[in-house]
Amino acid sequence: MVDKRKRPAKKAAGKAVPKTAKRAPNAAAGDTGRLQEVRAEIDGIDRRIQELITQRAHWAAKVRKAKGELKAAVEYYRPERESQILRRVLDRNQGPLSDEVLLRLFREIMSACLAQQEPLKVGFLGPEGTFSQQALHKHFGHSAQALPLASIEEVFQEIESGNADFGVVPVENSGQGTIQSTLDMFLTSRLKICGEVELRVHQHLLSRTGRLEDIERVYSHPQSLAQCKAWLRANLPHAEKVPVSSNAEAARRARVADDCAAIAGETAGQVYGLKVVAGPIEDRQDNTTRFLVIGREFFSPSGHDRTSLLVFVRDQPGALYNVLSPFARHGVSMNRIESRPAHSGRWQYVFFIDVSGHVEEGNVAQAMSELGEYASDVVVLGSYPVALL
Ligand SMILES: O=C(O)C(=O)C[C@]1(C(=O)O)C=C[C@@H](O)C=C1
Repeated sequence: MVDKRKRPAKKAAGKAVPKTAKRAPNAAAGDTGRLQEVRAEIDGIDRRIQELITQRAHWAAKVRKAKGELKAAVEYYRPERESQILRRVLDRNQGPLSDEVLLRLFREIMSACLAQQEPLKVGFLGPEGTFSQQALHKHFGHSAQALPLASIEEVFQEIESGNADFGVVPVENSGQGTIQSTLDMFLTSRLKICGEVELRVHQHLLSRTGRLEDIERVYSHPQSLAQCKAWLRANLPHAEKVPVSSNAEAARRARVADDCAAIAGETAGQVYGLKVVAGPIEDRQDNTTRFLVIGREFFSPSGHDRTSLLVFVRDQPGALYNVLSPFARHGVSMNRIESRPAHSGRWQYVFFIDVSGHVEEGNVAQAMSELGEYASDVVVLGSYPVALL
C-alpha cells in the first residue's frame, strides 16, 4: 500500500512511459516514474472505495435493524428503494464508464449489502446458463442465490410454497412478442409482479467441434429458433431444428455429438464447454427480452412505476372501450394490452393491461375505482419499478 505522504516526488525517476510504449506489465524500467505515481493514486482510491463499501455495509445492516426484528432476507428487500438509488447513480453519471457498467457495479454492492446475513433465493428457468439466469443477476446481483428450475410453472410453484423468495420469468421478446404461457400463469396464481428486467439477447450457434459443416441438428428454445430464423435459413437450411425447454438445455444436448449444435447465449457455451460456431446470429440487432420478477408481496411506489392488471370484461357492446376510458380520462398512459382466453368459459376473454404509474398514486387509483363499473373483475398483478436499462 502506498501512503500519499511518502509518495515519490513527481517524475522522480525521470522519464514517463510514453502511451505507445509496449512493455511487459511488470517491467522494472516501466514501473518507475509516472506509472508508479498513477498506480499510487489508484491504490489510494481503492482504499477509499473499500472503506466506503465497508461503511455502506454497516449502514445497510443498521437499516435492517431499523426495520425491526424481521426474519428472512425477503422481508428486508425493498425494490423501490433500490430502483431510486440506481436511478440517482445514472443521473450522476458523466462517464467515462457507461451507464450499464455503473449500474452493474452499484447493483452488486447493494446485492452484497442485502445478503450479509442470508441471500435472497431466486428461482429461474434453468439449467445453468439461460438468459433467465442472466436477467436474474442483472436484477438481483450475484449475491442472490440463483435456483435453477425445470419450467416456468415450477418457478411459480417454488415461490408459492416458500422455497424461493422471488422468481424471474420471460414475458415478451421485442421481435417475437408475448410468451403466452407466462401470462397465463397469472390466471390461476396469486403471485405478484414485483419488478421487470430487460436484457439484450445475443444468440450464438454453439457446438462441440466449432465447425459449421459438421452440423446436422440444431437444438434451441422455440423463441430462440424464431429469433434466428433468417440466419438459419441462409446458413443451415437443411439442418433439423429441434425445439427444447430452454437454451441451456439445448447446449447440454449439443454436448453429446459432433453433428449437433445449440442456439444459446455465450454463457451457456462456457458452462457446457462448447465452441462458438457463429454469433451473434439473431435476425434483429435490437433483440431484447423482457422478464418479470415475481414474488408474494406488493411493494411501495418508487416514483417510476408500472402497474400490471388483469381485467375481465362483460360480454357486451363497447366493453373494451368502457374499460379503457377511465385511464384516458385520468391521463394514465397505457403501455400494453393483450387479450387471452379467460379459462372461465368458452369465448370469455381477459385483458392483460400495463399502465404507467403505481396503484397507490392518485390518477391510477382514480382510474381503477372507475374501472370497477365496467369490468366484471379486476386483479392488480403488481405495481413495480420500470426497468432501468
Ligand atoms: O434502504 C433499505 O431499505 C435497505 O435495506 C438498504 C438497501 C441498500 O443496500 O441500499 C439494501 C436492501 C434493500 O433492498 C434496499 C436497500
